[in-house]
Amino acid sequence: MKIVVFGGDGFCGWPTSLKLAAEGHSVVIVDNLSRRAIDEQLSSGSLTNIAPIKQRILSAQKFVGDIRFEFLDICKDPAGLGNLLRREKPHTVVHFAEQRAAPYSMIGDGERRYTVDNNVTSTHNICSAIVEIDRNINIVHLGTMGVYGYSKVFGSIPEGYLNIQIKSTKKDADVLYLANPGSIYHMTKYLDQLVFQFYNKNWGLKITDLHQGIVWGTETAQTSLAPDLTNRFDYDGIYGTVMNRFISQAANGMVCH
Ligand SMILES: O=c1ccn([C@@H]2O[C@H](COP(=O)(O)OP(=O)(O)O[C@H]3O[C@H](CS(=O)(=O)O)[C@@H](O)[C@H](O)[C@H]3O)[C@@H](O)[C@H]2O)c(=O)[nH]1
Repeated sequence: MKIVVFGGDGFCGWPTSLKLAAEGHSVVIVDNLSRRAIDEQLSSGSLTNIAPIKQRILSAQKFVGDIRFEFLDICKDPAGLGNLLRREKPHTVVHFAEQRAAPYSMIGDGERRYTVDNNVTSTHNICSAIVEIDRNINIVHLGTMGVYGYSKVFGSIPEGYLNIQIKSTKKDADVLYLANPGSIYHMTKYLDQLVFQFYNKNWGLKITDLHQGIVWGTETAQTSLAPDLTNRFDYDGIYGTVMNRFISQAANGMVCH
């Protein structure tokens, strides 16, 4: 089937796109390459050598399957997004196209506004376009466990909704598990889920919103097929996840106190 992967040049998007193509799907990666630009802004590139996007795609077509690339900013260009969905007619879109570093989102005013504007508008633009174009397009989105914070007061996190009883009315209700985000980035994922809930309630959009634990690792069966397919590996203090930083420190014989 035809699958559009927004943010398909990123750490999760690239191996996901390759895996989907290896399984025989027709994949269109849509990315504004903002992550590569942030590498330059922070002078903190990937530890692995990641090939320029054109080279990546050529190599993916040669070794893996049907993958194309489209440069598009889904936040700033909703008309372009609409044209893309009309033209490609995807069965499913996978949405990774967000600023995803909690530390980056907390640097200062500019980074806070960029993270909120970019993440919430991008998510909303996708939903709004799908309402107009084809409500059968499935949306799959990756969030983060970080929206929930670390409080144990509300018990374990259920799949789907939390069933509660309202004290004043004694009536039962299904609500989203209570959010307690610890950063601006995590807050945007909470806002995303409200957008999704609304679009599902109002227009019946089919949305799978995953709040998973941190994804880590270096290779998949597809990224190791050729050097140009190598995935990024962030190990800096802003984009490097804790696990990646520990792996890098251990590999360098550094002791953590
Ligand atoms: O408006 C935007 C913002 C970003 N991007 C692109 O989206 C990709 C994001 O990739 P990344 O490497 O910065 O992020 P990644 O680690 O893949 O994060 C993804 O996977 C995370 C799961 S986890 O790793 O945190 O568990 C989710 O939470 C994030 O929201 C989701 O973007 C990049 O290519 C970037 O250029 C766009 O195309 N448009």
